Amino acid sequence: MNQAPAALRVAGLKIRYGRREVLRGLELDIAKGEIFGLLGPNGAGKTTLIRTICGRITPAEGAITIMGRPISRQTLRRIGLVPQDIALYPHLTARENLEVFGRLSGLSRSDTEKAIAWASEAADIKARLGDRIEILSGGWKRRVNIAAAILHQPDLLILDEPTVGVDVDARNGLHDVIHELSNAGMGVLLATHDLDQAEMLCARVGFLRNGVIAPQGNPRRLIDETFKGQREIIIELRQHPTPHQANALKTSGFASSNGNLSWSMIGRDAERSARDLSEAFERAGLVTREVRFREPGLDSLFVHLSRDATVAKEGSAG
Ligand SMILES: Nc1ncnc2c1ncn2[C@@H]1O[C@H](COP(=O)(O)OP(=O)(O)OP(=O)(O)O)[C@@H](O)[C@H]1O
Repeated sequence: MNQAPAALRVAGLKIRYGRREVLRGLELDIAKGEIFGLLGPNGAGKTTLIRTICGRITPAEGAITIMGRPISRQTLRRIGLVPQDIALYPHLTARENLEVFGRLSGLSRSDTEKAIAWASEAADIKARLGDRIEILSGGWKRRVNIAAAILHQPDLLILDEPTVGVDVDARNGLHDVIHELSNAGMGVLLATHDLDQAEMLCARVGFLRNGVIAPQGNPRRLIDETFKGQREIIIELRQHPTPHQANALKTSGFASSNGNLSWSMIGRDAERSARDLSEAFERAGLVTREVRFREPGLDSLFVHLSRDATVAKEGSAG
């Protein structure tokens, strides 16, 4: 049987910084044309993983292949990286930037021209090619950065937080661009903290925590398997709770986000009526701004898994 090789395959990857093992036997496959969302708390090792895939860190153990071939100078050329920080020359125009990147990646002048025509169409920046980077908005800069990363038509595109600092319209435009690139056959590794984005764009997501990516799967399926139809209650507070109140909320099973102003819980207790809860909160001296129920989303799963990781870490420290 002639099965297409994965755009990216990572097997048994271990990375250590000194005596500390940050990645502990990590497994990840991304098919051609697939968008995979890499999620995880800060410091979990996303940057380490991306740097290793790009050949900048040598693994202690494990194997990485791009389109079935191990990492080498040739295979690294099959990767396009869009870093989190905009990496463009501000005083040059978008076109001049792309010319520089094309020549740096070894393309001849005429191939660079063809590559710019293709990439600027794919990233939808043709109208802005003549503008200097310094006058472009965050969204347009990000698009030019994507165009620079895909000039050589890579098999694997890595996007590190592509919509940070980008307004809502521009974010939607970037989503269209990422979709188009996956439709054109690129495997996409999307590292993001934007869980709505991951839910919208990714056929599969994975949570990097404790050195491995687990669980991995279709976002909807992961949510359904974890919460089994239970609803989530969200309580927004008007003021930050005192440490004592915050502890009481945690003990009752609530988890916080938004700097302790938003508290949520999933489970049987969440089925108590919103009014009961609201009154119980107010008796505890907490003024609620809003109490609402909803279906759990990827953000709920993220909170749930991050709490598990914290508990595991606290457990292993003791
Ligand atoms: N060169 C290094 N030497 C020692 N420790 C490091 C080094 N680089 C990263 N670390 C540690 O390894 C862990 C993973 O770091 P990494 O930057 O990969 O995380 P991350 O998930 O990308 O975080 P963020 O999302 O905050 O950028 C962190 O605890 C970090 O402090």
